[in-house]
Amino acid sequence: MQSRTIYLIGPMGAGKSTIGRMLSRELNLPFLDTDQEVEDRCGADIPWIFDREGEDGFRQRETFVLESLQGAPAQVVATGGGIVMREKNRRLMIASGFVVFLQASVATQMQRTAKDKRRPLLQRPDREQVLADLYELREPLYREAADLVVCTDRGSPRQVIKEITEAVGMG
Ligand SMILES: Nc1ncnc2c1ncn2[C@@H]1O[C@H](COP(=O)(O)OP(=O)(O)OP(=O)(O)O)[C@@H](O)[C@H]1O
Ligand SMILES: O=C(O)C1=C[C@@H](O)[C@@H](O)[C@H](O)C1
Ligand SMILES: [Mg+2]
Repeated sequence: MQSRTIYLIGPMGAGKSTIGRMLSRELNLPFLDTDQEVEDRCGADIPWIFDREGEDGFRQRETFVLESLQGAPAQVVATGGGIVMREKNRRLMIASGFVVFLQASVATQMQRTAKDKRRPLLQRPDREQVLADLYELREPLYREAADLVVCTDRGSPRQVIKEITEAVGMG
């Protein structure tokens, strides 16, 4: 039985939500997506929260979710792409689980977020530049928090899951 929570971090389109849900089934653990949890608790969607409360308000809500997970039974947690921006969030994840950085190139992120209407930071014509700038800023923070780094550019979600389960000794 996997005894520690597994946190998936990484940029938009890395596959945190997709792989997280599949991994939770594989390990027979509950699944939580912080983006979904923030929306459920607030009763509004992410674009609405960004609009009314700004990115800061959204980040505060992410922190509340992570705080409430401390001490909870092991689960698989998919996070939002910017969760590492707060040092407190990085500390909360490192202290309470095994952190996996799902890596994806900007080209991959572009492909996987192409039709997206729900990610407020990408609703601009210079989407590629935004993704590149965010990645440059955030990559050191993903690495700082990570116990394991898995590249998702090639290979199926299944292969990514295999790498993770092997690393946590469940493969
Ligand atoms: N390893 C993969 N190979 C191919 N497609 C993938 C892979 N992982 C995810 N995808 C696809 O990429 C898209 C985005 O994935 P997903 O929503 O899981 O990303 P995310 O990391 O949760 O992003 P966000 O940070 O915005 O929540 C989905 O359509 C998903 O099917
Ligand atoms: O990269 C980001 O900052 C974000 C990623 C998404 O998962 C959401 O958390 C939100 O759209 C912000
Ligand atoms: Mg997601």
